[in-house]
Amino acid sequence: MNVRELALDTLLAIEQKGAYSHLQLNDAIRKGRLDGRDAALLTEIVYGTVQRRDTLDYYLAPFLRKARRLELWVRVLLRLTLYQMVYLDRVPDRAAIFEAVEIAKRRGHRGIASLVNGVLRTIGREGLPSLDAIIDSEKRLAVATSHPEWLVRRWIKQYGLEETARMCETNLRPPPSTARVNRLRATVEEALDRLRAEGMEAVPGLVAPDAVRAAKGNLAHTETFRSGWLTIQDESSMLVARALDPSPGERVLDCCAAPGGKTTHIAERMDGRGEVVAVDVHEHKVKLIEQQAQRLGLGCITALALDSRRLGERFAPESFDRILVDAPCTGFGVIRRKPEIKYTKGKDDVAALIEVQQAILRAAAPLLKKGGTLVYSTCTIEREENEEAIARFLADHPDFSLDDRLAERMPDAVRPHVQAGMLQLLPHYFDSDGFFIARLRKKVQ
Ligand SMILES: C[S@@+](CC[C@H](N)C(=O)[O-])C[C@H]1O[C@@H](n2cnc3c(N)ncnc32)[C@H](O)[C@@H]1O
Repeated sequence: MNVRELALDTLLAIEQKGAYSHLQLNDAIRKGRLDGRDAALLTEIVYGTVQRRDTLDYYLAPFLRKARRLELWVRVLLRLTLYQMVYLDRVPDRAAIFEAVEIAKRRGHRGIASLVNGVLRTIGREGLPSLDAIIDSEKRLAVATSHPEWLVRRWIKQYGLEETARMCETNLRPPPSTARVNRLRATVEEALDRLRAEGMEAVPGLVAPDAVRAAKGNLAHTETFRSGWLTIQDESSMLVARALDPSPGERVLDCCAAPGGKTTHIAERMDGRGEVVAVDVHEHKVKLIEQQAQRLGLGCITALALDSRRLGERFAPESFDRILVDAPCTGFGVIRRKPEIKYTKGKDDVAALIEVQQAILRAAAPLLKKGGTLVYSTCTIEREENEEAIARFLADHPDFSLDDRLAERMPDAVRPHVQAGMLQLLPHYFDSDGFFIARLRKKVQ
């Protein structure tokens, strides 16, 4: 099957079955047995088309006025072809249109092929409609950066127009390829030397001291990764274990642990000594934690499947020195990695998730020793799931307070963003995931 046809099927699965783009893409690359170049083109077309979906629909709309009920596959074919015409310089327009027409002939009939041909050639001739025709500036930003209008308006209320615009634009760019160095095995310098010896162009991270960044290529495909020197992780995410700051010999609970990125980081920072109990509600995901622990040679991790809203049934009160709640969330800080979530997650998801987040925090709180540290983190930028979640928890738990020592644990560049024991990173600050971290302390008395 050719790359465009695979792209069409992948995009249809994302749209119709609500599949995650990265999982669907991995599947397509495996099934299509694509080589590096084709896999890269498929990835670019699929991610790009999902990322720019609403902008592409805006561009297509004037040319589709006369088309009666358009089947979804035809619309998706038009989107992915227009994506190549507008955003991929290396693909000549006529080649992209030719491929689209051939697919339309195979999947549909001559009428559809001629519609596809007509629409795309007319756009090629007449050019794209101007976004300036949208008078309302908030709506224009939503269409120009392909984010739902409700979300853009909501972010503007939270962060203002300028920050929102920068964030939306950053969300359109591919995320950097980063990994955390396993400090039990190597230093950052040693890992960089080994990566370079393997032919990877890698440099130190921008913010997290344990991070490496690859200019090109996939760090997970290196021998350095396979031999347990690296864990694929975003730089914002690497700040969480630093905020928790565990010591060797302690007992630590990670309440929402799969696939184990932060669990293994915590264990590394404990020099592999003590115990990290890693809990996740999904049995199949618990296996991923075990695999990571094994790959990294970390024997101090105990992984188990459990709904963390019921932690009290399993663990004794005050039995942990430190607790991490890396809560399930809307994930609006990682739109670059999972672009489809900007269309699929809605206000109802926020409302449902904040109840789960509070229930997990409520269940975890009694298990922490007096004087112990609890870190709450999310990969979202929604205040309701972040600052407001902490305010709500603190109102119900007077034995906890925000711990302003968070700032001391953060790298210099991040410190100005810490306020009263809380940190909100937006994706454009350091070209890393949007992330929230709060550090709380359980009072001794
Ligand atoms: C943000 S992800 C965790 C990422 C992980 N900490 C890491 O760094 O690799 C949230 C996790 O919470 C889990 N989860 C959702 N609801 C849960 C619950 N009620 N109890 C325990 N885990 C839950 C999900 O399965 C998901 O793996």
